[in-house]
Amino acid sequence: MSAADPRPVLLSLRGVSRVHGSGATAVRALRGVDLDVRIGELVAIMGASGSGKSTLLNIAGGLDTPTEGTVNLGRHDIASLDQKARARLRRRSIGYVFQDFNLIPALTGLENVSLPRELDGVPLRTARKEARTALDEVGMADLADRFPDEMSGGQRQRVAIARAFVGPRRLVLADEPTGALDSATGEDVLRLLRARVDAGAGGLLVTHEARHAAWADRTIFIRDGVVIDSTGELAEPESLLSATDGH
Ligand SMILES: Nc1ncnc2c1ncn2[C@@H]1O[C@H](COP(=O)(O)OP(=O)(O)OP(=O)(O)O)[C@@H](O)[C@H]1O
Repeated sequence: MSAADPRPVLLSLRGVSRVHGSGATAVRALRGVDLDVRIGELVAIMGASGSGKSTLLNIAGGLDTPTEGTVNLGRHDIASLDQKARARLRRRSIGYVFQDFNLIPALTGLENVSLPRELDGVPLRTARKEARTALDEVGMADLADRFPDEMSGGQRQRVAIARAFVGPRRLVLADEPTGALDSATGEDVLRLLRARVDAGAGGLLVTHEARHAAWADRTIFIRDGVVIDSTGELAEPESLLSATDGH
């Protein structure tokens, strides 16, 4: 992404490092990561198992905090917020889509999507209205009253995407969101993700598949906790997906 890109920066990581554990067993999962995600931008993250992708996503989403460095979401410095304020910011601004959907089985599709807004104190009627709009956007309005176990995998993932985008959320973090889906359904999910980002959000997509990364504006490769921005051409991207040299 060139410095001249006029789109506002939504998420900004500067000098982010994360050490898991301490002493002899300490693992440096991230080392000095700088990353910007702009409004309207979907950035794919690729790298071998254990390279630090999930740690990066968790830190970007305020689920984990860096050992060093800063994480800004809009005008908020996420790491400097106390736990309560961080949880509120997460609920209001950040949507997650996981490989295993993480829907609550005892709630209908509509209730699953509405819940985060209700937890945020939005009146029930408004929350349900927002949930219907979000379900409609992913083509799930007709199945809103079904429970997750009455839906196919692809339908469940659509509900999970609606939940990730309900209300005013601006950042979506997707960790292998197509992992449990067949390839056509997986492409549908990525198309929805792309459409929502284009409509004014920012996104990070962890994926192992280059054809999924092709939905993103750019792909960053991570190896042993170090990000290699691939804005320039990478000669051998495949080599970056093979084994890391461990820790
Ligand atoms: N809570 C933790 N405690 C100790 N080490 C951890 C913890 N979480 C992650 N690690 C280590 O940090 C490194 C990065 O892990 P991370 O889960 O971020 O990698 P990843 O690229 O997402 O891997 P995968 O593709 O297998 O999910 C690994 O060496 C991992 O073992």
